[in-house]
Amino acid sequence: MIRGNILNVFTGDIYPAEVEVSGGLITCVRRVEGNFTDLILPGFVDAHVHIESSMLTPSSFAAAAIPHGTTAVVSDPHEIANVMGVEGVEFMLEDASHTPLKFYFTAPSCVPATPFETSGAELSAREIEDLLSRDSVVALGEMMNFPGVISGDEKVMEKIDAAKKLNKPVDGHAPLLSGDELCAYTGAGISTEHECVSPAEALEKRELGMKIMAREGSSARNLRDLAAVDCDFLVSDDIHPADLLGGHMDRILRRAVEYGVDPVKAVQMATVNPADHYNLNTGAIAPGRAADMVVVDNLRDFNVKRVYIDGRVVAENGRYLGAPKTSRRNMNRLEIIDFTAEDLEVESDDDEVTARVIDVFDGQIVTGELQKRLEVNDGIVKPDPSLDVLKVSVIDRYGKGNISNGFVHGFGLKGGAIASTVAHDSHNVITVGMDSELMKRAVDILKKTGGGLVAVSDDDQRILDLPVAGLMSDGNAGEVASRMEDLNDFVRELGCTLSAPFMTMSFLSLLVIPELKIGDRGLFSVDEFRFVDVIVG
Ligand SMILES: Nc1ncnc2[nH]cnc12
Ligand SMILES: [Mn+2]
Repeated sequence: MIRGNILNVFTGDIYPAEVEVSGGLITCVRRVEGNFTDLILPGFVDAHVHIESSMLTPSSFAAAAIPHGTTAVVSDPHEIANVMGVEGVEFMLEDASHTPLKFYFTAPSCVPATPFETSGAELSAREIEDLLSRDSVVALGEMMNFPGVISGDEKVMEKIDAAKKLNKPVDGHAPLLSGDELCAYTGAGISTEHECVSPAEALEKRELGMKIMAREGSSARNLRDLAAVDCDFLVSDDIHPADLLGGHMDRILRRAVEYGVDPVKAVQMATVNPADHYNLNTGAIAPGRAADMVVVDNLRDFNVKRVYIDGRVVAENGRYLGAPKTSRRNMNRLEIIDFTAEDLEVESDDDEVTARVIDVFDGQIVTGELQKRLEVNDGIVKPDPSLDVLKVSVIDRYGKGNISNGFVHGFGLKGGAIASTVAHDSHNVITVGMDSELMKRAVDILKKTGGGLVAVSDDDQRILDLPVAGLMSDGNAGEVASRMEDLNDFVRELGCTLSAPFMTMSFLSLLVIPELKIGDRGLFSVDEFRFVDVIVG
């Protein structure tokens, strides 16, 4: 029997009650007389998160998230699916089973995200249908191929139909899509959106019946801009280990209230709304629902005092009571061809060129397009530190030998180079720097170690190993966070001005997020959905 002031997410009322629990389920909730201080909320649900983006395995992610009141997540494992295929998804399901946190997965719908990139695997409609038929798979994952939906592409519609047949919702991903095209997209049965960056975009999508996920993660922070819109869920999408250690759904709730969202509404967005949308037996303190609950001090600070999952205490005053266990699997796919520093250069016979430059914005995963005049020395187009225009290259990691080169603005690096095998969503190797020799050295380190994040200067280096598919560490959140901090400090000494440089760099190759991106096969205009030349004149 658990007693306290409960928040009823159906009526919005708060009143003293006792909650009777048996066999992990709530069996009865009774109003009682009592003068309680504790406020009991339903367990928090992160309705859209890519666990791999935390660089932690599911069980290590859970150990860090549960003390913050997170009792369930809906996770799209398309990151590891792009590298390892169904074997990767099976690893996530298996590792997640070693923890009380309730992992509900979605079947990755776009592996690869587009036909314009090289991934390590391709998920067929049949494999997707097989995944969708499992109880722990609650929806079809974000349908990023929005041009394919709008054009009625047969393979795309086959995947959506498979979800409809199993009566499971389809998650969306259609940044900036609007008007008749948005009608075609929502009309195909796609019901959620986490990519909104403005109130107008969220409002238009709500008007067409989409459920809006207000996103507050490590790379994209849209909650402040969307707080005035009546959104439906609160999500992280991608969260780095240091941020996760400092807070998860508790921090997103704190910020939602700080930005003006009604506290009860905010709690509904992190509990009953996603639970009912994905048909999860949690999300409310009511008979028949799982006894997943969080005890907090108030609806402003959301300091988590105790967490219950299936009626068992799993965290107390910020400490996880379980034993974090990771199923260590040497699982990877990293076949980088031998290449030279010259292979990372953009060539021209002119003395000066106008180049298309990717423009990055701190705290966003959308990018812009700039056009900059760059000098040519000995036939090589040179980056320009005075304009903060650096080089960027993507090298495929699946043995195809593709290398594409371009320019990027906004990293601030004055020297050195950074490289990573985390580069959404195909996770080819991406590197940014002023000098192709240093960029090559950074990539060669990853080639040797099996993948991760690395930063090099003329005479020093820092690395974070990610042995699980080049995406995840087998360490815990504290270990990964401190290596990440060390790496970020080193990159800041090289002049970088971004708050999460590796997260920002990892989105430069996501060819389904506007505006200008770069994959292993070239520079890509998302608006025109086609490759474009680096040199425009
Ligand atoms: N927001 C996002 N959309 C598509 N793929 C992603 N991978 C990580 N975050 C993503
Ligand atoms: Mn997305």
